[in-house]
Amino acid sequence: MSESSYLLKGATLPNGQAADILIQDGRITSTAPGSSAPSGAVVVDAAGLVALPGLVDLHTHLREPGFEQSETVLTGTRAAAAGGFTSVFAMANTMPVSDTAGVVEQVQSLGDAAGYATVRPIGAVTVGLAGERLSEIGAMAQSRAAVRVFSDDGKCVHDSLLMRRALEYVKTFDGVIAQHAQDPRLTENAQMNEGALSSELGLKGWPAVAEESIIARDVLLAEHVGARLHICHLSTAGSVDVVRWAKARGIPVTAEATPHHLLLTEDLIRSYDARYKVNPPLRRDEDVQALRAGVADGTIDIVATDHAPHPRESKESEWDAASFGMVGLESALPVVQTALVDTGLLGWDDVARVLSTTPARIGRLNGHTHSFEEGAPANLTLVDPADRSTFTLDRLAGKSQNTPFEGVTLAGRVRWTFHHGFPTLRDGELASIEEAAAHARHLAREGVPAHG
Ligand SMILES: NC(=O)N[C@@H](CC(=O)O)C(=O)O
Ligand SMILES: [Zn+2]
Ligand SMILES: [Zn+2]
Repeated sequence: MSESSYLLKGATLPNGQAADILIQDGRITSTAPGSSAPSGAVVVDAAGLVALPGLVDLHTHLREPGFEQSETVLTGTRAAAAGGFTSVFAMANTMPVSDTAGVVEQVQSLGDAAGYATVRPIGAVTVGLAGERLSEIGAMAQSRAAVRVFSDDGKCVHDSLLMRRALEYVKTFDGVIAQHAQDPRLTENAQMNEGALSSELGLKGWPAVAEESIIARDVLLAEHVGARLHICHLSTAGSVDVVRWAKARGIPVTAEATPHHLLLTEDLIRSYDARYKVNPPLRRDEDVQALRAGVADGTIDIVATDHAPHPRESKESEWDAASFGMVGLESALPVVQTALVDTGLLGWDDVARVLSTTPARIGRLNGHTHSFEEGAPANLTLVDPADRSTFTLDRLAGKSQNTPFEGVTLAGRVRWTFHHGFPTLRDGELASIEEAAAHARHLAREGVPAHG
């Protein structure tokens, strides 16, 4: 298949500059305004659209191997493309757990073959996520999947000595431990944020200190070891304070917030609708405001989706029995625009930072793939910031439909996504599975590195 050329006419770059973006042979060859289309190029009217570097999600659950009824690498990367993402980091809580070189290479291969996005597997910190023994971190790092991010996400690495050893290990190859900060003893059977509302609803509470105490311990361990620590899905005002303190001290910590924690509060749980059940739980409005302020002042480095697909059955049961988790890839950009851009907290250059360049840097993706420099791989997305629409289930491209945003009016819509010059999303329509697979074979023939 010969790759086409594209001219994206009249786009606005994150810094506000007007650009005609020319894509040839998978690369950006010019952004100069006034470019004319080379013969055969597809011209896209990008007037009014913001061009962002391809979005990078440091926290995605693709569910394969083992939970293919919820999501697969193929369906999850289709959801990614629909949401403007060109790279996703796949969490390790699969079955078997991604705790060996064999499993991470399998996930890598599935992503490489699908062609919708770059897939970077995350390795488990401990064998089977059991929190007892370190997994084969070195073998995963040296494998073809070249794992740099390790996480027991879904579970907290709560043993301090194991956490220390894990940090020491990843330090040797510039890896990072992504911690799911949840003290297990303080959250046994916990169902929602602990406070007046949990008492009123009769649901077991999940105190903020269960998250904050682990973060406090781990930033101190990271300082002691001198290794990189990343904190998953911050959800409380106190967590933002702890990370802010750690950064002021020079500790090498980074942090993420999810779109849902930036927009939704625990009040939704009055409905007892398990679509709002998530780990960590939705918190109070004060927490939402503190998280937004944390993203705005850089304490929180990135927004990551924590896309967590679950089948209908496991969300239709009563609250206590339902699964934790929400899908998030397709709604991430509109939620970020609604919560952070339209509120004046972030500009589009900041959005590019928190949803693309910084997650790429934390995960050690190839550094040249998320810019508009001439010659950079054409990984980018075009967003219509003027769109105001009700989020509907037909906007979900993955296998599961457990979104909390159905019926919510959100600002902004992803129209086009390009992965190495190939339009995985074309004016809102996903490329076919066959076309994406052909693109994947083309990349393999060209020797485009999987980590790019
Ligand atoms: N976020 C969730 O509520 N669930 C995640 C696990 C996790 O991210 O902790 C899942 O794997 O379903
Ligand atoms: Zn988690
Ligand atoms: Zn997660």
